Amino acid sequence: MTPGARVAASIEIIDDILAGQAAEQALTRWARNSRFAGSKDRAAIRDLVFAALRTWRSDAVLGGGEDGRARMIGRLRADDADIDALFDDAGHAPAPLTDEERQAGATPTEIGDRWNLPEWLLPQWQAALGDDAEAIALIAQDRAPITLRVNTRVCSVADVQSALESEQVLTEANSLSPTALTVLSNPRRVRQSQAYIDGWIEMQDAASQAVVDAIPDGTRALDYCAGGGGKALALAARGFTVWAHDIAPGRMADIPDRAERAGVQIRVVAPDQLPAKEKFDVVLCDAPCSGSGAWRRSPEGKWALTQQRLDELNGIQDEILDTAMGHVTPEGTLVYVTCSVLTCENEDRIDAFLARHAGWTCSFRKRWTISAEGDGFFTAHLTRG
Ligand SMILES: C[S@@+](CC[C@H](N)C(=O)[O-])C[C@H]1O[C@@H](n2cnc3c(N)ncnc32)[C@H](O)[C@@H]1O
Repeated sequence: MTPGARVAASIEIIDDILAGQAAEQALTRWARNSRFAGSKDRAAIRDLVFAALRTWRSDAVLGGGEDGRARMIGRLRADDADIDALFDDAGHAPAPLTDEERQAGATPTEIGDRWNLPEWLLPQWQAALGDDAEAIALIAQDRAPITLRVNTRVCSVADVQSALESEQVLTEANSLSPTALTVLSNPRRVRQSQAYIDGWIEMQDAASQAVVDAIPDGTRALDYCAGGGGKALALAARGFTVWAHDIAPGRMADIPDRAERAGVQIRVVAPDQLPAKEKFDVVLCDAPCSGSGAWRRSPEGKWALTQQRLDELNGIQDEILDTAMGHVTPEGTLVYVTCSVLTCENEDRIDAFLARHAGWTCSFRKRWTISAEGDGFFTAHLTRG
């Protein structure tokens, strides 16, 4: 496909999203109906659509309209691209810009447009991030870094770097975690690499790794909200005997294969298989959240979030902590984690927990801000006494 045809495809997909389809669904539907598109075309179109979702508000202002075509014009203007070369009607490229389109569009000036955040969320974003609010909102419009976790049980960081380099995947150390490597070239080759096949690496955000690094040593760990098992695997790599649990057991379906590849054992338990009396040195609650620290990866999330949903999430976060605390040994640690930067999901939840449960204290809390190296995360360690 020509670059112009890729832009035309992105316009069609954005219009489907505006009509109510989820981005993944719209991309899959387009790919099914467009067998002529190769993997590079699909990847380029996906990148364009996700970039448009990250800068949804500013692109509409720059492009002078709300539909897919105007947004893509806005996106390309933001990138200083040669729009006339792409909108030239050749092959499957979009039709040339009309005089009206050339005159439409303006530089975004409203805060919400420049920061690409929903208007209702701005006060909370500013309250949580203070003087850094603008800088972090702007970083959150970039692509997220692609980061690996080295399975240091089976190899060293240097082993991984040279193995990947021999397959043209260059990496560099990531300062957020000693096990983290940022991928600098050919990220799409990582999953086919021998290092990946042999269980030397996993894809995992660097701040997500740092959250696990911060957990005190222990023997037995329960990952209470295990999902796909990213943190359960990192705990197992640290030497913990890990139990993985999730309210939706189907989400844990890949854990056995991932664990086998990494050479670790993880016991996967559905909610009705977790005995109430079972105790652990560490109970990790990687709670469902707005995902505001990871909106670069799932930009649709920021436009779907509402105050009502945030309130619901706060209730779920409290409930999870209150239930999971029963599984912590007397000297153990209840670890709370979100990939959010919002105070109502982080510090406020910990303060509310401490107010509800006399005898518990917070021994550690830390927020990782959204950066070029990793996503935004928060963690707090709760202990008795
Ligand atoms: C942020 S995701 C976990 C991501 C995972 N820990 C990782 O690192 O890959 C949150 C998970 O919490 C689960 N969850 C939601 N409510 C829950 C509850 N009440 N009890 C346990 N798990 C819950 C969801 O099904 C979801 O898989």
